[in-house]
Amino acid sequence: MRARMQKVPQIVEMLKNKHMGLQHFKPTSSVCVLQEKDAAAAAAAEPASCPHAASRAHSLDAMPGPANWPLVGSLIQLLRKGGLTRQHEALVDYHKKFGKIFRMKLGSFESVHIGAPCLLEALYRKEGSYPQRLEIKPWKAYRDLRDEAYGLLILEGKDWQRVRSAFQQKLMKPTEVVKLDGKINEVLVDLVSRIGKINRKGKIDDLYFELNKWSFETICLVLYDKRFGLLQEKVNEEAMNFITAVKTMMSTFGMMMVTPVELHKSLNTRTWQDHTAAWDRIFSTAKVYIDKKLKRNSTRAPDDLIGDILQNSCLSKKELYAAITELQIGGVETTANSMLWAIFNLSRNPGAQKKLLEEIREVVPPDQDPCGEHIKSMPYLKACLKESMRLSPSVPFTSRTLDKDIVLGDYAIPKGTVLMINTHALGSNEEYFDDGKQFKPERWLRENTTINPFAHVPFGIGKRMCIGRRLAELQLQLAMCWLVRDFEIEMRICAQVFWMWWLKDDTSVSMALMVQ
Ligand code: HEM
Repeated sequence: MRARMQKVPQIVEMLKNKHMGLQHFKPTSSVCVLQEKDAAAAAAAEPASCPHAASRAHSLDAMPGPANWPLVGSLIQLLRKGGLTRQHEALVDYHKKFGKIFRMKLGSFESVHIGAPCLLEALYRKEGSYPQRLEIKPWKAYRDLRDEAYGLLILEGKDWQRVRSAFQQKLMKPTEVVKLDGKINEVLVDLVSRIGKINRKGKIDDLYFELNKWSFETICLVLYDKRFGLLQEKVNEEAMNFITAVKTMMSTFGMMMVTPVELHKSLNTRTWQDHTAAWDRIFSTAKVYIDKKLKRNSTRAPDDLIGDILQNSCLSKKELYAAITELQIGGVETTANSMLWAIFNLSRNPGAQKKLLEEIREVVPPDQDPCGEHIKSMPYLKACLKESMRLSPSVPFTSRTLDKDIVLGDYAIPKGTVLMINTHALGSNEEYFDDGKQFKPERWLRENTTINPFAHVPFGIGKRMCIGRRLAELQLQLAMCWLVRDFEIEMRICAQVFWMWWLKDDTSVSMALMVQ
């Protein structure tokens, strides 16, 4: 990224953390109209016409998939393909090899993978009132230990629906979320100034870390009305402890997803100790600010969406603590990672960046900050974000645990099966996106587009789709406006970029940018 006045070369360490799998990862159906508008319209218009739909369904045993060795399943094959961090790429290969649906076992964990819009649409149509994702047992174990409630990411059944309803109406309504543009901009002013300051001879050591601080600061301001000052030169201890606790909690739960959490708990392993200590810190900090907010409720500002929800919901205090804490957890790395990819994709596509800058200059007067109202008249900006999230979704897959037997395509799939919805595989499939490896925002602006809405699901689908979607989109769109207006984002050829290109590896560990 090069600033628009003064050229400063940057080497930016990035893109190493593709956000894996929203295993971090969930109202009365009447309250929930969650399907993305265009997908919902498509679903209403005609029934799923899946080329796989068969008159007689085969059993799960007949489903193709990679080698299933005793005890390890396909784990060794997956490790050979680059391990868990490159899992999204291995899944693309498997879809090419085995088709739109396949099964895979990793150790004792078995799942069915879906990589076709027609199958996703069929699943959406069969969705019950309380869709479930893969259980995050380590989080539940902590809450049970400390007698804390569950939030949206881990709740199930009617309780999930009740909590979801309390947040749904405000958080999923664009006219409500747009009121947050002032808060989002407050933090963006700091981000832009920070990028200017940390240019050491054009070098930003860790842009991803800066973006994580930016998304953390924004979500905390929205949820708690609290500025932590993470983008300041000197970050205070409380803020650092909070952000470190979130990082520790995230880095310790993965191990307990693949090994029994009960074992960790009974042996009091280091992982379990670190995990619980991190949650203790997260909850104690969050509670302080939620309590302050609850006290201030009588004097609420008009953009205090969360204050509104706190006041009007009939959730208990315990439920509010858990729900708000999980909104915070859900909104940091996902947003930072999507922003990093947007910067990367714009850096590789100067033509698109130029067109975007023209749109920004046309819509946002030079003496004004970009705001929610401006975004409404910026179709190219929205298309750029959509295209970036297609090519490089920050959450490459989400999951569903079936609460009943269903037939999907050619197969009868029993209750309890875990389905993986492979967002990355869908978005990179040439069958659904012409010239799919290219960054082409224009594809979203064509009048008679043939893109199947179920081929683009970076925020998931149906009743359990991401509740922070509208907020994340506004945050990312405004950030793109600020950055593209103030900086020229440019890829510089250096050894690392050459290596990436040679390996044909878009998602590699580093890239060179120019920032100004
Ligand atoms: C670009 C940023 C984001 C991406 C790509 C993203 C993606 C996702 C995905 C794929 C899911 C699973 C949906 C499904 O299973 O169908 C999800 C769920 C969720 N997300 Fe996000 N998310 C983002 C930002 C946010 C933000 C900003 C928040 C908080 C305000 C948030 C909070 C949540 C919560 C609480 C859930 C669980 C919802 C439920 O189960 O009812 N996310 N997100």
